[in-house]
Amino acid sequence: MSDDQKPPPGLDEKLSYHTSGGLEVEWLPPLPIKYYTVAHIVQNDKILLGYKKRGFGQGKYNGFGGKVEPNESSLQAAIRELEEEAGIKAPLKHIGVLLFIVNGADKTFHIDIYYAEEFEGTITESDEMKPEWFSLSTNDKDGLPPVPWDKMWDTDHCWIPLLREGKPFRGRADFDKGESGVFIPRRWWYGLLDE
Ligand SMILES: COc1nc(N)nc2c1ncn2[C@H]1C[C@H](O)[C@@H](COP(=O)(O)OP(=O)(O)OP(=O)(O)O)O1
Repeated sequence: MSDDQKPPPGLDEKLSYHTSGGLEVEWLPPLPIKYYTVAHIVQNDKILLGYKKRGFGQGKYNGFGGKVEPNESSLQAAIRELEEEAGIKAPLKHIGVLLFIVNGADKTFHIDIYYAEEFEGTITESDEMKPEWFSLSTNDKDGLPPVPWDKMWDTDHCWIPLLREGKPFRGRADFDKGESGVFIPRRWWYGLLDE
């Protein structure tokens, strides 16, 4: 197996190489893990994302999620955050894990990634997120805008398409933080979970 195909430190399951980048730099050293969630509604060719109005990742589009609180499971946190941030309930399925490390930070984000094809309730803007539908297709027939990759976390394009295909994955993305506070991808690796 060539170096680029080898899973990075922290990903211990049996994985088949999917994509990677930034191979010329070393992985960042391990840091204590904090647990987070992010959840998406995916219906055929469309995906519900939220514009983050405040806090970490402000100004980016992302799924709905946040910290796993003490005394709740990751799934409970994902369901709670989806309801708090978008006003809806959904039968979320776990599909991925992303380890996210920022150079100079004090923790590794362990992000459990969930998706659902259905939801209940009325999609509602919250003080944290403005929900919007986007098209995952290059040939959209509903008049939806395309997924705004340039306003999302770098490397999201590596795994968002896997949600539509229902393919479980694991990944790691190390970032540097530029002087202006911009997050710059440093090294990343994504693999498909062997079933
Ligand atoms: C590449 O890195 C990331 N990609 C994606 N797609 N999402 C990421 C990445 N790094 C962090 N996130 C997500 C994980 C969480 O959903 C949020 C961060 O959580 P937040 O700080 O908003 O947590 P809350 O509990 O909602 O915060 P409050 O205390 O403000 O309520 O970003």
